[in-house]
Amino acid sequence: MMSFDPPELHRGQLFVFEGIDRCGKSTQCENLKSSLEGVGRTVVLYSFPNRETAIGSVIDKYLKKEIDLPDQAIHLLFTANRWETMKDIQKMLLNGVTVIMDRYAYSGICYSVAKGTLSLLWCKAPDRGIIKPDCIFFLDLSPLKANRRAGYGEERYEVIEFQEKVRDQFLKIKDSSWKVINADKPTDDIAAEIYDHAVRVNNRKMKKLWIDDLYNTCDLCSKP
Ligand SMILES: Nc1ncnc2c1ncn2[C@@H]1O[C@H](COP(=O)(O)OP(=O)(O)O)[C@@H](O)[C@H]1O
Ligand SMILES: Cc1cn([C@H]2C[C@H](O)[C@@H](COP(=O)(O)OP(=O)(O)O)O2)c(=O)[nH]c1=O
Repeated sequence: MMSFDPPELHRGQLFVFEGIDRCGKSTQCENLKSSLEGVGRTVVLYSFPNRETAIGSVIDKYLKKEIDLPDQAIHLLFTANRWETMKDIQKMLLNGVTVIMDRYAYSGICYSVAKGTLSLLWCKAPDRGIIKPDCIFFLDLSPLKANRRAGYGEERYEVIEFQEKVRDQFLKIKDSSWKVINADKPTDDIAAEIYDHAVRVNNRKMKKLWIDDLYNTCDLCSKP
């Protein structure tokens, strides 16, 4: 039978994983990718920050404490690092590819706001208009337990007290659309819970993040 659905409704879905450092995001991104590939989907995984780009290399130096930057400047670089990939991601989604993101704009605002120098409103503004995820998995784990897993390295934010503040921010900004996962469980149990939820996420019109529904069409170049 002929379908009259707009092509957007046959697009791939955008799944986002969020949480503090070491909560298990990368592990679960890979698990979901292979499970979805196992049922025939084409899946691409992105991680933010993407340290491979010119902007990403500055972020990498900042995280490794090789350079210092004002809080505003590094925040805007993390955002620019997402914007520089957005057209590619939009194209993939419209071509039916499922996209999984290891961190997204929610990390952007929670890590910056946790510093105590920037407001939530200020931090949200530059990410306004990037593609809205179809599903956000928040892997919730206490920083103490995360630290016990593999131990933090030397990077800038890998400090338990700071991670507590980041987690508090995540808990503050999450809404009922987020799927909160208790990340203090065996990896396979978490993977099963995520997969069960992921396959039940419905396809909708592609939208922009943090823009009123009334004006929301996902042409990345058009206003508002
Ligand atoms: N559910 C889990 N239970 C115990 N250890 C885990 C679990 N998930 C991941 N790990 C381990 O914790 C460490 C951090 O996991 P990773 O997926 O890299 O986290 P993130 O991407 O959030 O930093 C790794 O050594 C990983 O093998
Ligand atoms: C994407 C993003 C990450 N971050 C932080 C979170 C991490 O501490 C750090 C590096 O991210 P990442 O490489 O994902 O760290 P991990 O694998 O330990 O979770 O950058 C921001 O501060 N803002 C952002 O927009």
